[in-house]
Amino acid sequence: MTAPAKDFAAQPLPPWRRAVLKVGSSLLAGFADQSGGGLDPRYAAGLARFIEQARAQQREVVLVSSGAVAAGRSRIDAGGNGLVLRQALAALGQASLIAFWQQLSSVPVAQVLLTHDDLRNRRRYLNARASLRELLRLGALPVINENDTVAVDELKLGDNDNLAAAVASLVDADLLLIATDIGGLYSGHPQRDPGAKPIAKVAAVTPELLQAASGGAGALGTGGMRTKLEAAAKAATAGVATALFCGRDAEVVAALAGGTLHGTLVAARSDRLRARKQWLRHAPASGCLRIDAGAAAALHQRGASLLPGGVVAVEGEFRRGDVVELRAAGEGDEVLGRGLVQYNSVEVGRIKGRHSREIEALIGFGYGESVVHRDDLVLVGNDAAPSPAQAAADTAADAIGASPQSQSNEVLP
Ligand SMILES: Nc1ncnc2c1ncn2[C@@H]1O[C@H](COP(=O)(O)OP(=O)(O)O)[C@@H](O)[C@H]1O
Ligand SMILES: N[C@@H](CCC(=O)OP(=O)(O)O)C(=O)O
Repeated sequence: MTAPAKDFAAQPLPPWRRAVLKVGSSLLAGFADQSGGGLDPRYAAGLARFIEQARAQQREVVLVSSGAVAAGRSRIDAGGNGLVLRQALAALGQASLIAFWQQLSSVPVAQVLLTHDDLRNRRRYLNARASLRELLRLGALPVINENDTVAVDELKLGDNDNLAAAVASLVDADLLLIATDIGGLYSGHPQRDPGAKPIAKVAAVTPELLQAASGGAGALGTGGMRTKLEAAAKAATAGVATALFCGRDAEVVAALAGGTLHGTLVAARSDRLRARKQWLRHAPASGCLRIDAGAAAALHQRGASLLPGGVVAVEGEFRRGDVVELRAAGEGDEVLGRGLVQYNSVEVGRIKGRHSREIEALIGFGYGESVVHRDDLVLVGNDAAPSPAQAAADTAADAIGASPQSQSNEVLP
């Protein structure tokens, strides 16, 4: 039994430009009137339409989809629910899950299988981030699931909700959307507690709320509302708001594209940019890049990434993913900015002053055209006020609800 989504009054979705949409098994399979099992598009089609509408609004969506185990069950008739069996079923069903989303999508879908471990390991984290960014740039729809055959803990916990929160951070999303089979968060288990009340707004995820959401999952889902709230708490810390809504209600899904949420909104604890900016501002730097005046102007005025052509000299030893300072070429010690570097110090030494298209020929591989991507960059100005060009870009970004960083580089006071 699904509690009515109409319990939740309309509220505005926070402005967003890039979102992670998590779709649970409860929306894809196991319906009472379903014959033959397998994945059923009755609700997924509406969610796929939402993704298309978002794309038409110049927004980007990364999909985190459960459903591999459910799809596997329809291929081999195996009873039971043991962990190893579910891992095998996930392997049997994953290809069908991707084919299912491909049938509903007008753009190419890309399978990305991750574990929490991949996101904890710094090299794999950076590689996953670069691949996902590239997929979005290419206009593809990344469809992420846990790599269940190796992710024992994750499968045990049914943790695609938490994976979605981690992915939201990974891809610098502005919003986490969690579609499930219930209208949103209730003060008690909606099917067991007749007095359970809808909770439309959550300013902070408290132990009391987690307790209220601990009543267990539906028939197919594994995490229940608790893992959704845990995910929302993680996203909030990273500066990302979470919307929980009923993906079974066509009107609720249709309203989302117009910026209206009927469901639960968990607020971000701080602005995403501020959280990131503060971190970059204070993280210890491992080295320094001396950049030429053209590069400094491009960073300040156009919000550009730092390309190898603008790097004049490399100081110190650093690894890919370390924080480096950016200083003007020459003797001055003024720090122009700080950012996460895409290549290690030896590699930057080889590609400095050269065109991005030469990177692979020079070092044998490439992690992308930039040495410091603009999403990973904060500028430090003598003058805290943004340049006129930056102010104009920020205003434009505000007008479409985008993060300023996606349009221009952040200047630190
Ligand atoms: N406080 C609560 N508010 C809303 N739903 C709850 C609550 N406590 C438990 N639930 C259960 O969580 C279910 C959604 O989680 P789950 O079955 O894991 O879905 P999914 O497959 O979408 O991840 C709901 O259908 C409901 O039965
Ligand atoms: N990775 C598993 C899903 C695990 C999971 O979190 O499920 P759900 O609670 O339905 O989001 C699968 O694809 O079946």
